[in-house]
Amino acid sequence: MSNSDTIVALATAPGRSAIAVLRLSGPSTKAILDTLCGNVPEARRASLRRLRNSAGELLDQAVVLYFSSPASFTGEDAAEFHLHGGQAVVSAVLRAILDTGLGRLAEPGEFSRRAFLNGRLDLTAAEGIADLIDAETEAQRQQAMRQLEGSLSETVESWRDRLITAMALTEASLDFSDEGDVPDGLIDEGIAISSAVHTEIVNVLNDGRTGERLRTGFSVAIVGPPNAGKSTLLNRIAGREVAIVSPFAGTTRDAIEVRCDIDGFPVVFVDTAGLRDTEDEIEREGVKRARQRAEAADLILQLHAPDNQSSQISGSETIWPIDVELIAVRTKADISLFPCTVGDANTHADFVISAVTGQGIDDLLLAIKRRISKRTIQAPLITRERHRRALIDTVAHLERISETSSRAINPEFIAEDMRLSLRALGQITGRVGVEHILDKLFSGFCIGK
Ligand SMILES: Nc1nc2c(ncn2[C@@H]2O[C@H](COP(=O)(O)OP(=O)(O)OP(=O)(O)O)[C@@H](O)[C@H]2O)c(=O)[nH]1
Ligand SMILES: [K+]
Ligand SMILES: [Mg+2]
Repeated sequence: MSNSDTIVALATAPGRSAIAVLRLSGPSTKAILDTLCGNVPEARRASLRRLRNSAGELLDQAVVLYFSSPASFTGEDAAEFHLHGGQAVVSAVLRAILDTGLGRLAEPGEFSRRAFLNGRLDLTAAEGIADLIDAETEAQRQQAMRQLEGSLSETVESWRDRLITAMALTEASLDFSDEGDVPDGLIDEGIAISSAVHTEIVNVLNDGRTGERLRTGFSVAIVGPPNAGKSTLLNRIAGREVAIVSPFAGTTRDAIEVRCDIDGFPVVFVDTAGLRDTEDEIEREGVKRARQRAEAADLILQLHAPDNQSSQISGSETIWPIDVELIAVRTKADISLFPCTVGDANTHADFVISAVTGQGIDDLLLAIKRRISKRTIQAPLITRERHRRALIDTVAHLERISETSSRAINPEFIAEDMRLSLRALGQITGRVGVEHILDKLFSGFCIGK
């Protein structure tokens, strides 16, 4: 893969559509335009052209856009063909471009990679574009847009600026020390700056991983004894028959996931096997998985069906780790003989629902949405594990500075840790040492992006 090649790819989804966009970038862009259109359209102006192959056959009438370097997405000479979106049209034009021998098919993410290498985007903006394209819900779109607009990179850059100042002060004090006259104030000021940055980064790291969860979806585990109505509730929320429902206890074995958009928030509901002691080996494995999924969830819906012999809840309560968020739900309100009110001490129910009549379901979903949106009040800055790891590295070096300075160790060590913290921080935007992450990052993009 060479960065001096001219690359081409379909930028729109494959298949039949009104318009399909073929994208082109690289030094041979003008030559390819000239071959297909008969001339090079004026830059940045939509121009209607007849496209022909080298044999002179008419392939399509298309709107063609030419972008002259460096004023393009990639920073290179680039073009877009807005074709009629038939599969045969796209193939014919693509073939004509490749037949010129001047271009090749792009790798996944190669346009964005070139934009990064040419300084048109930093890594966080490139990730923002990828997330924007993957966004399925409104909250995901907003988060991707914030990142594309620079929320993370601006914060990281301001930390970098301050750490550069801190390092300059520390190094200045080292220079002075050669002359035997060390103004203590300089290094102290440097350490004070780095310790303030340290505190700010730790605060940002303490975000409950909300940004990562917003990207992948918050998980809500539906748990409870067999026949509590877990699968029926999942089907009701999904609006289709995802899970098997039956009057036999122990129907569900595997965890079943459904992705939903709950008023703009991405939520993955997980239906699980009914929790009980059992001799059945397969069911026991299901119960084990159910517990694992519940413990890893952001929120647990603990379901229990009414006991029509008494107003007390039936079955033994499952004990979950203290820090797990839980909503207690009493099901089958339509057949309950004993009325149950929300918050009733005998029934421990936060919500009373019927998945058959729909009673209480909207209120339950609203409560789930509120729990999630409460976590996202502070727009999170970290959206990927990659960011988190770089910040943890940065903090590790900054921590050493405060330890070193409290033990009055050689200021050269302090300057070195400041340098290392800057390196770690610079990985987020891609300012330093990122060659090793580029392949991994951009290969996750789709072709044509
Ligand atoms: N009347 C009424 N019946 C319900 C309701 N929810 C579930 N049921 C019935 O209760 C039985 C068990 O429902 P499931 O959804 O399979 O229960 P489950 O908790 O998934 O059961 P397991 O997978 O075996 O643990 C089925 O016969 C359902 O039709 C409800 O709200 N009202
Ligand atoms: K069942
Ligand atoms: Mg079930």
